Amino acid sequence: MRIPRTIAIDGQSAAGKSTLGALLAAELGYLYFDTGVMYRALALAALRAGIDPDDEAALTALAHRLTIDVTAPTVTDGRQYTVLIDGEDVTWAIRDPDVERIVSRTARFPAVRREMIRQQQAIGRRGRVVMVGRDIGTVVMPDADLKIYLQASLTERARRRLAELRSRNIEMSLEQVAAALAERDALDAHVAQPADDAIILVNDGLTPAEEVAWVLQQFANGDQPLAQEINRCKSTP
Ligand SMILES: Nc1ncnc2c1ncn2[C@@H]1O[C@H](COP(=O)(O)OP(=O)(O)OP(=O)(O)O)[C@@H](O)[C@H]1O
Ligand SMILES: Nc1ccn([C@H]2C[C@H](O)[C@@H](COP(=O)(O)O)O2)c(=O)n1
Repeated sequence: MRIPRTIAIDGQSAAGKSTLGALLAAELGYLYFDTGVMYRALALAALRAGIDPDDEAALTALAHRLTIDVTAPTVTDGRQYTVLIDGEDVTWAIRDPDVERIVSRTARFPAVRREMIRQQQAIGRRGRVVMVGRDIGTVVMPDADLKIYLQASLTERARRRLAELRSRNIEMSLEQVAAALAERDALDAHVAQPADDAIILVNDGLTPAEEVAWVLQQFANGDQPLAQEINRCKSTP
């Protein structure tokens, strides 16, 4: 297999999808796109507008009129990208606990998903993209050249999320974080299933760098050293 032009990474919350996706995209010179950001931005906008997280019609109308931009980082504060809602920087606000609490509810409606998926597919059609989420390999990019389904144990994911929250001065116990992730897993289960042709990567005990090396090896082509293939890929528009 040669270097894929479209890569889908799906998996549960805090499995490490965004980390792996961003590293892979940087390695290949591809666009990195985290679709969870769009659902988080919608949930934040709904909170601010006082929209009921169970009001499908209002959420769908909001999804149609909201302008969500995801750009390269505009501030050096550890962000992987900058997220704008109607021009306002909400990169960190979309990860606040209030958004965490409702995003699975607002993301579950078919009419909301249709609009989100429409926008995501437009990005996927450009190619040279690493797209991250729950349903990328099954719905958004079912023809993706490479599909990875990332898994980690609940305990490991809770440890990772706790460290992430503490780095933002948000204090929670490991038990609270694990319970919130388990609840999120249950709510997301209807969309977060691996594609039949996805490669499953369980990353407990793996560093992000080890994950990247493993993925790159999945598409190493015997007749050319991998580094040559990656350089060719970076120079190919
Ligand atoms: N292989 C790994 N080993 C240890 N920590 C990791 C690993 N991969 C990611 N992390 C850390 O775990 C946390 C969650 O990672 P990341 O945001 O990539 O997960 P995610 O699956 O995209 O989560 P979400 O779906 O909630 O956005 C981050 O703090 C990240 O630095
Ligand atoms: N393609 C996607 C991406 C995300 N979601 C949901 C799942 C979560 O509840 C929420 C936030 O995602 P995260 O940032 O944690 O990856 O959005 C989805 O339904 N489909």
